[in-house]
Amino acid sequence: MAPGGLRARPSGLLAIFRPRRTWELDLRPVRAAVGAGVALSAARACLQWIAPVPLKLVFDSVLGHHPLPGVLSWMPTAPTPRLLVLTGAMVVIALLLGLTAFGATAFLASAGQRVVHQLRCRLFAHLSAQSRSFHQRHAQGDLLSRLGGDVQAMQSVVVNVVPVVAENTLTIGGMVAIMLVLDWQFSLLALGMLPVLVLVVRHYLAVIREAQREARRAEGDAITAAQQILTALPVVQASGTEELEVARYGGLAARSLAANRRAVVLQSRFTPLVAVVMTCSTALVTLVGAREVLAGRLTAGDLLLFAAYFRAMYSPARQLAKLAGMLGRGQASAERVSEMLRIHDEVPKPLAGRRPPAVRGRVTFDGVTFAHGEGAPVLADVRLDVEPGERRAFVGATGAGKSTLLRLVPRFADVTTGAVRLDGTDVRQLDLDWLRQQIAWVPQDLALLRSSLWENIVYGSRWTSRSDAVAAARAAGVHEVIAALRDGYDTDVGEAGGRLSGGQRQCVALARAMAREAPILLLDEPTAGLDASTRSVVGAALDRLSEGRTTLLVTHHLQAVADGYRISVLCRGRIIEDGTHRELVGSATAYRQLYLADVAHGDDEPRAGDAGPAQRLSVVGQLRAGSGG
Ligand SMILES: Nc1ncnc2c1ncn2[C@@H]1O[C@H](COP(=O)(O)OP(=O)(O)OP(=O)(O)O)[C@@H](O)[C@H]1O
Repeated sequence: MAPGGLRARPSGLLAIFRPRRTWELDLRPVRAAVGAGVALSAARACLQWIAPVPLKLVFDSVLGHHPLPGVLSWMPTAPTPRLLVLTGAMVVIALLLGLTAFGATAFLASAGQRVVHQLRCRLFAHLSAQSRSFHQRHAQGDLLSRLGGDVQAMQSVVVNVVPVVAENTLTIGGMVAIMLVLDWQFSLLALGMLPVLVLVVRHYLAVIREAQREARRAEGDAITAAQQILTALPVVQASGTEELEVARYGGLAARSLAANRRAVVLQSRFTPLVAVVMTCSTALVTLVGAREVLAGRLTAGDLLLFAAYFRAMYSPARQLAKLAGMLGRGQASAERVSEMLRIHDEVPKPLAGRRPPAVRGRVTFDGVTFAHGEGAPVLADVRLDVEPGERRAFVGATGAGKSTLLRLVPRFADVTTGAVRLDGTDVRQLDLDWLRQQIAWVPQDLALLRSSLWENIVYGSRWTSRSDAVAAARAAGVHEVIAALRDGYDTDVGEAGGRLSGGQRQCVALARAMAREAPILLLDEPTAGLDASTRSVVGAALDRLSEGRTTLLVTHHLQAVADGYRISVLCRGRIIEDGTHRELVGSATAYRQLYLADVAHGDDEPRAGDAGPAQRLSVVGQLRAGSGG
């Protein structure tokens, strides 16, 4: 997945100083908490600056004989009371340091959690808004791993690393300034190793991030494979390829393990390296500083102050070294989340989409051509008017473009050229939510939500109660099928409705379509794969459901639409024949062939002289009569 079009990202430490741009974090809702956290961090920085001063004064003006600075002339002159004041100050400063540390961390960490939580919700909303073609291109497992593991990794950084950085930036800045004022030459020497440290930190953060990037990619691939294997488990088990799939998953998981181990090895090299650089610096400061004290150019207290500042300055580097793995993983994850957020493959919503007060239900395909991306057209110049309340069936060979044509009506995809119109208005000018409210969609195999059966029936409708669901099922004529289930309407349908049979799922889909009370009905092979008796129940339900509604039905079962439907025959994306069964079966070549093939291979036993349209009509009629619809 190439991060095409992503703008260049700042690398290393810079990346966490520019969280809004790089990490897609919106800090506006947490301005107050961030402000409080930064203010407390600033207070803590000031306290850090003065924390070593009492000890310096003890050395210089209690143990030694240097006079106190003018601002401290109020202090007792006797050594013991002065010592008490100075040690008391040490304790008070330590307490205040603790309090400000607690406050700053609490504010910044909770702001971080909230911001990342919002990012997670935004990412989910973004993914939900993407078109079907986006979801066909991206593996679900990979998307889930971005939504779960990657956002979690970002949260760890924002909660653990950002407060450390925020707190120490001010501390270091102030300390460098104070050191330079006290003795700039010595300060430059003491800080001489700082660039080396920055280079080491940058280098290691970059390589650790690269290793983490690979680890996150491998984890995404492993989750994708697991999800695909579990989804297709019946096929895998039936094919006896479990071991093969387990090995495939193991290989991907091992790739993730190897990348993670590489990151850990890098991390474990990095921490001691930082310690070595720091020890060298400390040795240098002690060496030069002690010589300065001996030469009388610095007091012992000054050296102590320098040493304390020096230690305080290097502590963020030490902490970051410890957090480098987390930071690298967070950065790699932020890139993956950002990559998703920058893809915009949503069905475009008009700014002020129209919401007509009433719908008649005329659906017009006005010179519709459609191609998937840059591919060859799947539909070519389709022209068709479906009158309000009309029943229209689309038939044709596999891959002719029937389902695609249906999908253009609720704008699951948009036409390449031409227009789909509802009551004369281009569907792209209508409010998208309003448009979809006008349509009940019954796909071939509806994936149900994991909840009770009745909740699935009222899902997406204006009805909310169990009794509403029962009423809808009764109206659709599928109540008996549902009531016959052991738990009836309270049946837990299982993952994607997997605990129901195909026919039962289809009955739920039809009851749901009934509950939606939409004027337009789109049915994509609603009777495919059903046995003759279930098909008759579903067929009867379809008759009730399509009563008074504009109905567009895709089917391979031509006998079921011979009565009551106008029929369009699609071939390679074009409507080649159009009319009623009676009109077509006598004259139209393609339809006649399809019809005869259906009769010959259908579930219904072919009868002598079956090719006659009148006879077939009566067979369909008998079928329906038998269903009691
Ligand atoms: N996401 C996609 N990307 C590229 N091509 C696609 C995509 N989805 C479908 N197609 C192609 O579009 C063509 C029309 O598919 P469609 O599902 O509309 O056919 P159909 O007539 O409904 O077939 P069937 O009767 O088998 O369901 C097919 O050739 C199919 O391979």
